[in-house]
Order: sequence, then C-alpha cells, then structure tokens
Amino acid sequence: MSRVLVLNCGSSSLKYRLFDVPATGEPLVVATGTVEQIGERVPGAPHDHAEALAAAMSDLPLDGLTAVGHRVVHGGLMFSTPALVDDAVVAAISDLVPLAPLHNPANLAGIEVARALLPGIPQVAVFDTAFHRTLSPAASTYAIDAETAERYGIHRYGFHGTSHAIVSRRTAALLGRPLDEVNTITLHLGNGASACAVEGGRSIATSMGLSPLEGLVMGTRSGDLDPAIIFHLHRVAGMPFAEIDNLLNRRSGLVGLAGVNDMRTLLTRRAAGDRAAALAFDVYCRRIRSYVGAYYAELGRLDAITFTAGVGENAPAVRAAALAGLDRLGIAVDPARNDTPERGARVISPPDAPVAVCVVPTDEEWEIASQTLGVVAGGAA
Ligand SMILES: Nc1ncnc2c1ncn2[C@@H]1O[C@H](COP(=O)(O)OP(=O)(O)O)[C@@H](O)[C@H]1O
Ligand SMILES: CC(=O)OP(=O)(O)O
Ligand SMILES: [Mg+2]
Repeated sequence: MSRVLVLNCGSSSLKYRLFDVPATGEPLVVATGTVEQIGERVPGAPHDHAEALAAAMSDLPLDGLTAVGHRVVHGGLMFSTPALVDDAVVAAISDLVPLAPLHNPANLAGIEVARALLPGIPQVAVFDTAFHRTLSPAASTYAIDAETAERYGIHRYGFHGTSHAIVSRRTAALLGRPLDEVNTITLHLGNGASACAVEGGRSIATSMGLSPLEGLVMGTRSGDLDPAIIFHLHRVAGMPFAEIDNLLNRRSGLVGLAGVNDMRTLLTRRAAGDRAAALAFDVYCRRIRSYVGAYYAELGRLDAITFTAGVGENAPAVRAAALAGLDRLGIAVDPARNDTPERGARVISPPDAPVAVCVVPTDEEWEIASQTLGVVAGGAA
C-alpha cells in the first residue's frame, strides 16, 4: 500500500488530495480539500501558501506517506517526464517563472513548504507541459525571427497536459479501443481552457502556447487575439504593459465580455435575455468550434471529441452549441444523451455516429498521484 499526497497550488488557492493506493485494485481517496483566498487579506484567510498548507496538513493522516506529487504548470523544454524534486529541479522551475508568472510561483511555494514540513519524503513535480513535448517542430514553432525565438524561449509549450493525457486514455477505454488506434480532440474547459489533438495517445497540437493565455476563450483570459491589439492599447490608450497583461489575463474572456467568469451564472443570465451574456456564450462556443475544425484537419481522421473539466463536464448547452452544424463532418450531439443528469464517462453522440462525442470527467489529481508513484517506484529516488 502506498499513500500519496497531491498538491495543486494556484495563485490564490491550494487544492490537495490524499490517496491510498493498494498494490492491486482501486485507489482510495482518503481526504480532499480546497483552501481559497490565500493572501487576499480576507478575515480568517491564510496569509500565504505556507500557512494554508501547514493548516491543511495538520488535519491529514500523513503517517506512512510514500511521496508528495506537485502540479507544476510550466516545465519549459527541460521536462518531458515527471521529476524527483531536488535543488536543481527547484532552480529550473524558478527559472521558468517569467514564462508562467501566474502559476509557477505558487507551485514553487507548495514545493518549498512541503519539503520543509515533510523532510525525507520524496517530492515529485508533474508538469502540465510534459505531455505536449511530442509536438512536431512545425506545431510548436512560432513564425517569428528564429534567433530571437531561440534566445528567449519563444515556443508553443502547451498546458493542461495531465488532463489531456488521462482524458484521452479514458476516452479510448470508454470506446473499448486501444489507445494507439484512437484519434481524439480533447476539450478541457475549466477556468483555464485548452484544446488538444491527440493522435494515438500523443499530443500533436494544442491551443495554449508560450503561456496559458493563448487559444480558447476562458473565464478571465482572452485566448487568441491579434497581437497588434497590445501595441494599439499601449500606444493609443497609453496603457502600461503590466496593465495590458492584467487586462488579458484577468479582465478578459467571459468576465470581460459579460462581467462573470462562472459559466453557471452566464447561462442563467443568457436564459434571462441578457445580451452581453448571449454574446459571450457565442464567442466562447465559436472559438471551440474553430479549434475542432482545425484539429480535425490536423488529425486527418477523427474518432472522438471529448469534453472535460468544470464547463465541459457540466454544461450541455456549451457542448451542443460548440458542435452545432457539424453534421456533414460526422459530428453530432444527441440532445437526450447530452442532457442527462448522468455524471460518469459517457458517449453523447447518436448511436453509430462516425465521430464519438464524449464527456469524460478529468482527474488531474489521480494522474499526478500515479505519475508520482511511477517516479518513486522507478528508483529515481
Ligand atoms: N453545473 C455547471 N454548469 C456550468 N458550468 C459549470 C458547472 N459547474 C462548474 N462549472 C464551471 O466550471 C468552472 C470551473 O471548472 P474547473 O475545472 O473546476 O476549474 P479549475 O480546476 O480550472 O479551477 C467554473 O468556473 C464554472 O464556470
Ligand atoms: C494552465 C492553466 O491554465 O491552468 P488553470 O486552468 O488551472 O488555470
Ligand atoms: Mg482544473
């Protein structure tokens, strides 16, 4: 039996899950929790990740702990597999902070605190970017001056890799087919959102790029836009770059268009006739449809489209609208199957449709736990 603690430190939140993993059979979730508003000066809120983690850990049964697995968002070009944390790995993750300023500092804080509180327990970093290290040069290269790109690490890294990995595997399992024979477009629609084309288990295209800002419309992030917008805002509106950065990362997407980043509230407002909410919904779903078309073309043959994460798993209206009008491509959503209260992995396209449209719950925490155990068992410790 192994016991693994998984930590996912966001900029102002800490999510944790503790698993007991028997040698054979199903893993058991012993404890799970979320601490929010870290550092937000709210009465009772923890001041920093150290305080949040120490409080959470004091309530957890950590005796016999085998390892701690950490979600690390940016692994750059260096990490194509999970890494046993030592000082060199910590330094490498620090070096990548400029590429993921919203995410890597919090991930590092989690690692530092866990190392201090649990000395001697192996710590493993599992990177969002690792799954996308299979992108071809043509898929990962931005068409800018090659020397500049090389010098400054301008490259499509891609994110949400643990989610795209586990969800594409579970899609193949749901369809009862070997992973290496299945081509899937996975749509991770949470607070952050990204699309991935997975060819026989390998990522060949993904919508996030240098940072988690590119691609789909998100809760607070713009996704794709004309880069000239940034220069225009700087020159014409006189906005400093830090303000534009904040605008695109925190005041855009659904919140920028309709004032709310929660899809549930957006859907309620849209149903009540709110025009800003309706437009935000249309922009959000249209962007998804564009990526489905592009990735269908990249894959050449498409077996499945899978929705996952908070919005993907729980918003039938988004699934239906994003794939509307694609019947000629063999893509259709069955209204009754789409709208059931069912929660597990399931197919929502009509029977015998050429492309299986699926809903598969993501489980990044379990994927991180199992990769962590793989590193520890692999003797890398
Ligand atoms: N029942 C629901 N209907 C529509 N959207 C939902 C529902 N439940 C959750 N969501 C959406 O899922 C989002 C969060 O997704 P999640 O995958 O938990 O995000 P993250 O892990 O990135 O914080 C919420 O912002 C909310 O918009
Ligand atoms: C990479 C990323 O966007 O992560 P999240 O969805 O957790 O913000
Ligand atoms: Mg998530």
